[in-house]
Amino acid sequence: MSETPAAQSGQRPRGAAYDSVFLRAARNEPVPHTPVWFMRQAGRSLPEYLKVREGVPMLDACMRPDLVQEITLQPVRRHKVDAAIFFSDIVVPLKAVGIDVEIKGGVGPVIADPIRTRADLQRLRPLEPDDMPYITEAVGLLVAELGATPLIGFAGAPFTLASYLIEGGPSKSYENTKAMMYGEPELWAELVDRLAQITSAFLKIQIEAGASAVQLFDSWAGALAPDEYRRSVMPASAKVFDAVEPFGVPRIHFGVNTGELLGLMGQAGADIVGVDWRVPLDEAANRVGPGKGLQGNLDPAVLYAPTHVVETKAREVLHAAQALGGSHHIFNLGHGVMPTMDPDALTRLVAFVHEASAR
Ligand SMILES: Cc1c2[nH]c(c1CCC(=O)O)Cc1[nH]c(c(CCC(=O)O)c1C)Cc1[nH]c(c(CCC(=O)O)c1C)Cc1[nH]c(c(CCC(=O)O)c1C)C2
Repeated sequence: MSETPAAQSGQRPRGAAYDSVFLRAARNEPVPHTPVWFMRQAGRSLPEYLKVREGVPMLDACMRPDLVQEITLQPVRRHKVDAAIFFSDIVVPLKAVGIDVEIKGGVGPVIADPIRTRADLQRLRPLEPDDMPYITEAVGLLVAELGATPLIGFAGAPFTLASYLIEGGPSKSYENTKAMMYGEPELWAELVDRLAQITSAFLKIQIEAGASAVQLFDSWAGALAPDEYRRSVMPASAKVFDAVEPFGVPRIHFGVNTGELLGLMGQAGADIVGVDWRVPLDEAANRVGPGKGLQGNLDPAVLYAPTHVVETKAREVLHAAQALGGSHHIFNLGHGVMPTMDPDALTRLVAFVHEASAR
């Protein structure tokens, strides 16, 4: 993929969102309050989402800029979050390179022919800049409409994508994935290398179209021991972070159950490390080390408790984040919004975080 002039010079024009609270916090500049957004803030918890998705398969929706624009904006309008996250899915770039993948309701991504052999690897061609005109168009429309609200682009990390490609769908134990990683390390290395290219290209497409931060989801990396992560996964994820580094946008790295991996996930090249609810943020700061921001980490299930409990728990998160000196924290849940969550509880939480962190 050829470098753009912006990437070559290491500079991007400063968009309208440059001085937003979210991007200032991401750069560790002083902010008037802690910014907040939610992973999976768009989606089935919102009645307006269910309405526009009626009769449209998930991956078809991801390829329609008008729907992507509307769905991405819905939680921004409703909750007044400090950032939008692009509505798409981690498997969209796999579909763009020709993998037969579908998102089944109530299940998740399902791959028709899993990738398990060297011959299968040939089906995973590089992602070219022009493969996703619908993404470029949707990001462009969104950034224009969002104005001073930043748009977070995202992609799946090589390990998490590999787990879907090898298992053929969601998994709890990742046995086929680990069998390849342990038993055929050369084939594994080639697979995650190809995925690093695809993921880097997907992120670059979003950044070049105007996304002003990116999040790499290695949602399932917590299934790995630290040594295995360091040896078999971190090099491919580091390639992705290196590939987008010249654009100068904040890079967030997130996974679930990654308490033992937080230091390595930072070292892979992230500016901000996402933390689930299992490790308090002050302890996470020790594990990640100085110079990086943290994102998180309210247990999503807390949102099912009464408002005063949500507020007490949110205050605990804000308090633990003070170990970072105040600015370098982005409030989020420890994982995604659940489909059965009360959207009003999320709206109240945004207002509460803004108020309780005002300085
Ligand atoms: C960031 C993002 C993702 N998916 C979607 C978004 C859009 C942002 C948003 O909704 O706010 C839409 C997005 N993607 C999907 C949905 C639900 C489908 C629908 O509404 O019909 C939505 C709204 C489908 C999907 N796609 C995936 C799953 C998980 C399956 C499993 O448990 O293994 C599911 C259920 C794969 C996937 N997709 C994603 C991840 C990483 C985030 C995470 O850890 O939650 C993962 C693991 C990322």
